[in-house]
Amino acid sequence: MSSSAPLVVRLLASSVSVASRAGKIVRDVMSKGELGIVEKGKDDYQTEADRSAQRCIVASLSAQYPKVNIIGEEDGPESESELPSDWIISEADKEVLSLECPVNLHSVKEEDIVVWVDPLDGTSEYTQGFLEHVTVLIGISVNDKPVAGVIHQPYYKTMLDGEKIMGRTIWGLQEVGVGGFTPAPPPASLIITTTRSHSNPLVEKALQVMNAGQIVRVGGAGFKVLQLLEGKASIYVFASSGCKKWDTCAPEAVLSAAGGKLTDILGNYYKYGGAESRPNKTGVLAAVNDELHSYAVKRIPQELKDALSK
Ligand SMILES: Nc1ncnc2c1ncn2[C@@H]1O[C@H](COP(=O)(O)O)[C@@H](O)[C@H]1OP(=O)(O)O
Ligand SMILES: [Mg+2]
Ligand SMILES: [Mg+2]
Ligand SMILES: [Mg+2]
Repeated sequence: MSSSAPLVVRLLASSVSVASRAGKIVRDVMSKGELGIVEKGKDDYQTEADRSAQRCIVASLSAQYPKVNIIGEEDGPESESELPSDWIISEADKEVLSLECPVNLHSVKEEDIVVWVDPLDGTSEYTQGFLEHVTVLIGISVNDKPVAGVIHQPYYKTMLDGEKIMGRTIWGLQEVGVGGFTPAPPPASLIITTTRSHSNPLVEKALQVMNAGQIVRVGGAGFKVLQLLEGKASIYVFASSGCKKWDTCAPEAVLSAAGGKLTDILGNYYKYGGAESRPNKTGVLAAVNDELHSYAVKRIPQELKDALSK
């Protein structure tokens, strides 16, 4: 692909195109019905869709951006088999390519970028048939900070001229905003979104103290941030260490481009450099705006913050 657009914009445009291809792989594995489930740890699974979608994304991006550090969730022994040629995507989304790059990102070089790939976020939900919770996440960080990201929903349905179209891709770019859908205003009352498959007593304690009118339990970090952007919830709380950098990089980039904020439950930003530890040890706290975010940070009791920081 040749384009005169600055690197971050080109990489985002390529990520939009490849996320959509990876989403098709996720659907194809499910339609075939051979999920090839591997248990990586407690409540921690990987399927053929996770493995194949990651190979598609990493091979496509590293072919075009060889010096970018790409870190995927499903790293393991490289598969011997060759990649199908139609898994290597070199297209780049035209709308994204035409975006104005923020001035501070103009001269970013490949060596300055770390891309965090979650080829399938919401694997538990995928294996249990909650397919609309599944997303493909590609987060682009520069100097530790998520500056751009893609959240693709393989199972989002749209009707166009009587025909069903599967999949939708939402992107965010610092200072530019979000695309692929129109964000909705937050709900009138306090609605919290949280995990449906990785709860524990600390997670529940953090929910109790929020004094929310409703709790929406859905899978995946990507889908929960979409709940915020779609006006279905206003705060996302997960007081546990299960999420990793690939779960939050793209969601944080998209949410912050829309005016929201994602941190740990102490209110501190995570860093996304390649040498950072993978687990988000001190949990996740995200909100549609700064005001609701600080409300939530203040509500979390100190002993809960201490318990996660240990
Ligand atoms: N205990 C855990 N072990 C492994 N992954 C976890 C754990 N908790 C959360 N995650 C990851 O964070 C995402 C959001 O968590 P939750 O849905 O529980 O709120 C999960 O979909 C999963 O990502 P993935 O599905 O990509 O492995
Ligand atoms: Mg996983
Ligand atoms: Mg994930
Ligand atoms: Mg995953």
